[in-house]
Order: sequence, then C-alpha cells, then structure tokens
Amino acid sequence: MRKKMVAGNWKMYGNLLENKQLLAALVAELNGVREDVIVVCVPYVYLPSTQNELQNTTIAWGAQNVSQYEKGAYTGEISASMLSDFQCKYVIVGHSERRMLFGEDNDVVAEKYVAAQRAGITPILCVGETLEQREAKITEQVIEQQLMSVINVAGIESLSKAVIAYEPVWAIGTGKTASPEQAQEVHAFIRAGVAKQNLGVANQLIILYGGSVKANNAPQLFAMPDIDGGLIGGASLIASEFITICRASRH
Ligand SMILES: O=C(CO)COP(=O)(O)O
Repeated sequence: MRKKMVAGNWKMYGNLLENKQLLAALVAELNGVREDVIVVCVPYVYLPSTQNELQNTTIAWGAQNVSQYEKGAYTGEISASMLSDFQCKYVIVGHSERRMLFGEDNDVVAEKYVAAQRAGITPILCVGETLEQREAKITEQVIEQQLMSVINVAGIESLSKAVIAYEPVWAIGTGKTASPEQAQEVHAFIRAGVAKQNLGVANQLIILYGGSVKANNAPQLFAMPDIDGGLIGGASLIASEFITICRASRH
C-alpha cells in the first residue's frame, strides 16, 4: 500500500502572524493523528518560523523552489543545502508558475530535481499540460517529455526518492478541477510509463493531483486508484479546508 500525501503550496501568500495561526490550527487537528504524509511548502523567508512551529510534530515542511546550483555568485538564489539547514524535507520543482512566469524549462527543472536529491531533499516534481495542449490532444506527449527530461538526467530509480504532482495548468487557481476520471487517466498514464522501466518504483511512486482541490472535491479525487493525494494551493491557506482535505486522504 502506498502512503497518501497532502501538501500545501502557500505560494506568495501569508505573513508571520497569519502563518502562526494557520500552523497552530493544523498542529491542533492533525499532529500525531495520521500516518499519512502532511506537508506545507512555505515561502523561503518563513522556513525558520515554520520549523519552529512544526518541529516535534508529524507535519513536515518544505520550500517552493530551489536553485539548480550548489553555490556561487547567483544573487537572490537559495541552494538545496541552505534548505537542509532548516530541515526541509520537500521542495516543489517545476511548478507551472515557475515554468510559465519565470522561464524554467525542462532542463532547468531536471537540474533542480537533482540538486534537491543531492541534498537529501525529496523533490515534488510538477508536470501538467495547458488548456491549449489538452485541446490539441497532446497531453500525454507533454507529460512524457516533462518526465523524461528528468529521468534521462537522474535515472528511473531516482523516482523512489521523489513525488510527482500532476497539475493541469487549466485547473490551477481557476476553480475548474479536473474530473476524478480525467485526473485518474493521466495518473495511470504516468504510473504505467514508469512501470515500463521499473515496476517496483512505479508501485511505490506517490502521484499527487493539484488544481483547484477543495474540501468538497477531495474525497472523489483521492478515491481514484492512482491518485495518492493532493498538492493544494488556495485551499491550503484556510485551516478548516486544508484539515478537511487531509482527512479526505484517509480511506
Ligand atoms: O498550483 C497549485 C498547487 O501547487 C494548485 O493551486 P490551486 O489549488 O489554488 O488551484
């Protein structure tokens, strides 16, 4: 049995006070009561305060991005070993907002994935098609390319220390969720592709769905056989929503 996982992606929201209240609510409701994996991916500057709130709890924390470089004259960048200093267990790489708004291509994403793993941090690798690509019926090609550019560099076994998040771009922040069947179809495609290369890795691989997951649609999504949980944006900022979503991952 694969573990279920729910990860919050706070994006560029929050402040010290709001974060403290949100984390206190999560700890009160979720700490120690679940064997599934619960993660919050916070803005870099809130890693120390998040660590402070969550250490000695069963809720993990992570970052939303990482530099592909180990160190050097890269003004404004944050390395994977810096994230390790704050006991980050996870980092999101290749989020569609990074790909589209900050020009990260498949090669850069692969380098970031490798940099994270080198520092012992589990990358949450995001893949997903745009609406245009879906309508052109090239969803599978797009996702295969996104995955293969990482696998070609890092190897198929590297996926045993990674999480994949399928996030259709058209479903992110739009309130338009992929139907459980639509999402399942892509999740199954991803798992089958990995299984062709390594069945053991494929069976253990956690594949999250992301894109307008809310408390009211999470149960149906998480009930699908290849959906192992969610990567949650907007709803991860509302304690009651996120807690309900975390509970929905248990069945
Ligand atoms: O991008 C997402 C998570 O990484 C999804 O965002 P929303 O849940 O706000 O649609």
